[in-house]
Amino acid sequence: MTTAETTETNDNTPAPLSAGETWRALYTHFRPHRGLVALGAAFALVGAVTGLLQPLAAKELVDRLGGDEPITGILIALTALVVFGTAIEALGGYVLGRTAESVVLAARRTLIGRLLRLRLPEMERSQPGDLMSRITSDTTLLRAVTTQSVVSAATGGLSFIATIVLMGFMDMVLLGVTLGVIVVIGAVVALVMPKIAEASRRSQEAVGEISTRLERAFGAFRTLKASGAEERETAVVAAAAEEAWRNGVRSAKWESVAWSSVGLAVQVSFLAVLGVGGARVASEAISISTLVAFLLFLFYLIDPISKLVEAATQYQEGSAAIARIMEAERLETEQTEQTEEVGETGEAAGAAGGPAAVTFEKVAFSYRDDLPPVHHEVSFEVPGAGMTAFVGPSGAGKTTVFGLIERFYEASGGRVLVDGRDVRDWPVSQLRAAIGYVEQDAPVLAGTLRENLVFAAPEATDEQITEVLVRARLDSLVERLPEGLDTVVGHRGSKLSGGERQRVAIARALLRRPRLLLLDEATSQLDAVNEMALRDVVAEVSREVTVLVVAHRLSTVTLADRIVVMDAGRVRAVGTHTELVSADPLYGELAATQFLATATAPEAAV
Ligand SMILES: Nc1ncnc2c1ncn2[C@@H]1O[C@H](COP(=O)(O)OP(=O)(O)OP(=O)(O)O)[C@@H](O)[C@H]1O
Repeated sequence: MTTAETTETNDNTPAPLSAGETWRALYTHFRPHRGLVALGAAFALVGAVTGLLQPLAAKELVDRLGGDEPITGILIALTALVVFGTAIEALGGYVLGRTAESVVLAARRTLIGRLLRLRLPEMERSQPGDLMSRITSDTTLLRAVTTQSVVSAATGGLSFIATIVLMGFMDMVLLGVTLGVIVVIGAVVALVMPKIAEASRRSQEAVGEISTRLERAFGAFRTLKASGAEERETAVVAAAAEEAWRNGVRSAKWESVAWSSVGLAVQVSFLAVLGVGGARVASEAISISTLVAFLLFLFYLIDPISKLVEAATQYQEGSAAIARIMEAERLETEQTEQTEEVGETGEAAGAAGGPAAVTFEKVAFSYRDDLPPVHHEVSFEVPGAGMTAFVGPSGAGKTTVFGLIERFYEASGGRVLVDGRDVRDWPVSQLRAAIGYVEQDAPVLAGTLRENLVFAAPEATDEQITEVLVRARLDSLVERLPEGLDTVVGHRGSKLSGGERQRVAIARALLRRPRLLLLDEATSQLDAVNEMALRDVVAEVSREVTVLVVAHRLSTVTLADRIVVMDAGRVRAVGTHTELVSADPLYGELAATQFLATATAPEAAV
């Protein structure tokens, strides 16, 4: 089978979300945690109010000092305000930090759940590395935007208004001076914000590209080395890393402009208030204590302004990440279908025993609308137990038959029936539970041998595992390994030989106790002794189970009860080896080129 895995260009570049969509997406992630965010906000607000009370206490202290009144009470009150304010802010920070982690966890859970249930064509259109970076890196940016920035905006906004009101009570003229400076600098900050969003989006895309490239390189590590491609690939990944760096620096530059504007606003307004206020004290328009209190309020205004700028910055960074997360969440999955089905039937998949019947009725199929059809009116019938082999030239559409039975893809015409029932009417989980599938390249997953064996049958007992090890001729391998079944097999089973990987894949499929066994070139890498042994095992299994085999080596299919000869997406002929050798020229040719005697026992051909 040919897969379009890593060579396609990434067509997942997210379209920019509108402001409304960003808000809605933000709210979706925020909503389940709104109670805790509100609690964190309440703590922050109390902390801010405590902060606001401090200048009033300070004013009182200065007034009492001037009037020679006792100051012990007011000193205690001021100290209590400082201690309480610090404690409550720390508590608020903890509640928010914890909630932020929960937001990230929830987003990751949802994404992981969805991405592992993607429909196969959707996965083939995507870049696995980029999808991974959406789970790992983009969700991290969600942390700040759904909690800290919401709270910062709320508390900062409220504190800002409250401080301004209190400053207005102190002196309207000084307030006018302060607001004049803030408005000018605020306009500068507003101009800078979209630049932060753009830099952040590009940075996240570059991070996705790093993951994509690394996944490609690690997935074909031997080929990478054998092709001497280390330096070229390093340069490509490094270029993506530099792109992330460039945009990170760009973002830092604009953030720094925003923050220095805030600093400037505070300093300029401080000086302006000091100048204008000094003159007003001199002209006795306001008292010295009013000026001190006003300056303290100005000092406290730094905090809400900083919070508002921080919220805006985090929002800009988060909006890029939200777009990428949402796009991954929108990819088509099989999830809903499976959930409904399990509830609907409530029966363990594959529980109803007996070999499955498989029928193709004039099946038409194309992998993509813009590609030519791979199947044209493919029809055949497999009534039940026994072995059916699919043979034909490379690209004839044999593996595609298995993909349609597993319902990885949907036929565009005709019907695929299992047990006389259209696969579209089967609950997908039940359909697949009835099938044991050994893929063409016999994938073995990172982990231990045992984990690989029970991957499709987590409930398998030790006795069942032992039995299947013997059948798959893996028992001597396991005995040789120092850690037996608990031996780690490496990334994609790289510590095993090709033949061992195939036997592990066969054992995994057998352990599932399927009603229908699909073997795609499952013994192509085995030595003659092991191949013959496993052929006997498959023949034995086929007495109780429907076995479909794709094979190029006709020696493995001459035993088959029926052989389906495929060519260019069509079924040319169906029959036994003996029938087909004389009846179908293509099959005769295939048999001849594989040195098969035209009517002999299979053993002679190995
Ligand atoms: N996921 C896919 N997306 C697009 N095209 C595909 C995909 N898988 C297979 N094809 C194409 O469909 C055609 C049939 O592929 P298929 O794997 O079914 O052939 P096959 O008979 O099993 O070949 P082989 O014997 O070489 O494994 C080929 O032309 C192949 O390039």
